[in-house]
Amino acid sequence: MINIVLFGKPGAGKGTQAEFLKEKYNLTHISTGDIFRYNLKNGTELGKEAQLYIDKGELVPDALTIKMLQDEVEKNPETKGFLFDGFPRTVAQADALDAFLKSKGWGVTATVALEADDEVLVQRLLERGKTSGRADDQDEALIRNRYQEYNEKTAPLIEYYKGQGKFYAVNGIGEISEVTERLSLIIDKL
Ligand SMILES: Nc1ncnc2c1ncn2[C@@H]1O[C@H](COP(=O)(O)OP(=O)(O)O)[C@@H](O)[C@H]1O
Repeated sequence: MINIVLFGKPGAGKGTQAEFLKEKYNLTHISTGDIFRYNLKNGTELGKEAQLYIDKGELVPDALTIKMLQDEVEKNPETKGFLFDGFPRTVAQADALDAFLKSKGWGVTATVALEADDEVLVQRLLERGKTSGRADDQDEALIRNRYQEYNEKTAPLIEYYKGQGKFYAVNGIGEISEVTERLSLIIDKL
């Protein structure tokens, strides 16, 4: 069992890299952002609740997000491992993930961060917003609020995982394949 947390600011390329890594390492990819968007599109209760926060560029409350993540893990009992993308995003979520994985005899193997400068990322998100249809990528004020949420609530996880000796980082700027290569060098050694 190998469980990897793919970490990075909004727009850092987590989803893009996850597509390659899940194939390469045969992992089950769980993106909380994708699950929320799926629920939003289908008008589920979870989607309606999450929309209240996503529309403001805020994080969805921990309780809702943690429950959803656990349900998703439970759906894949036979997997060789998970690639968590966009989760955890708060210390409470990280604590919940540790406890939940531990209850199954598993744990987080490593957290791998994609690093990039805020200004580069804001431009990337605005570009993505032109084609993706994602409302949260079309409004610069909303994007800036997501960075503020990241700085306040998610950035503390760097120290959290460093404290556990599980934090690795790569430069997220460059060709997609180059970044995949950088990530692979770390994952191959785990
Ligand atoms: N782990 C999480 N905890 C709380 N909210 C989340 C989480 N993952 C996703 N979300 C919500 O869904 C939105 C979109 O998620 P995602 O596509 O991963 O964002 P981004 O492109 O900003 O990294 C986030 O801005 C947030 O509101």
